[in-house]
Amino acid sequence: MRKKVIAGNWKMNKLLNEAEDFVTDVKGDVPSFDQVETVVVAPFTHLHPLVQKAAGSDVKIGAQNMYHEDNGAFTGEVSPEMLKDIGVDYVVLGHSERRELFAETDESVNKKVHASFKHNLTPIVCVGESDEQREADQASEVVEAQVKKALEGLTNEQVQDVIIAYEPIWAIGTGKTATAEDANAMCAHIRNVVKSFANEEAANQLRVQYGGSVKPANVEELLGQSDIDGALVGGASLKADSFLQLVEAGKHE
Ligand SMILES: O=C(CO)COP(=O)(O)O
Repeated sequence: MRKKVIAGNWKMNKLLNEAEDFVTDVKGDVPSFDQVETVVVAPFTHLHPLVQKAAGSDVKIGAQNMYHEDNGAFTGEVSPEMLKDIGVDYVVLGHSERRELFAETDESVNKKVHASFKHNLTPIVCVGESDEQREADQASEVVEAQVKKALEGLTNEQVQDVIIAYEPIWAIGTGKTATAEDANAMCAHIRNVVKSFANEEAANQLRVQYGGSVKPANVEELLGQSDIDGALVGGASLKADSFLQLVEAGKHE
């Protein structure tokens, strides 16, 4: 059975003291890492203090982006080596907000995925179709192309450690969630796409999260589906009690 990954993507929210208080509040109550992987995905300025706050607990810390080079003349960028150096374990790549607002492409996501493995960071690769693409019946092919390009050139050993987050753009921050059946069908499709270029074992181990208006009221139904291995959560991850309910739902014995 694949272990669930519940990741709270705070986006550009919380000041440092609020972020630290959050980790202090939740860290004693999150289930053990063997039961569910709990990740707080925070703004760059908060990462180092949060790694220190979370030390010795089952909370892991993730970044929301990075550049693919190790170092150099790239003003304003943060490297995978810098993230690893301060104790970050996960990195979200290709979030739709970055694709839409900051010109992130499938090619840049692919470079970042390779860079994440070079520095032993677990990539959470976001894919998902827009409302127009879904209306035009293009959702499956859009997601297929994003997955193939993002994972291009990875070994089977790397593929099995990838986390893909299926986040339909129309469900992000809108209160509209994909039905559990539709979300599961797309997550299963993603696994089949992975099987077209990686071996069966790698494709079966890779985790596929769902994201888009996940909250305590719908998380159990979503996580109960055969191919949904976790959730990438925005709004409902900002409050400690709601976040704890989400991670609790991801637990397996
Ligand atoms: O974009 C998301 C997580 O990365 C989803 O955000 P919401 O949970 O606020 O819809």
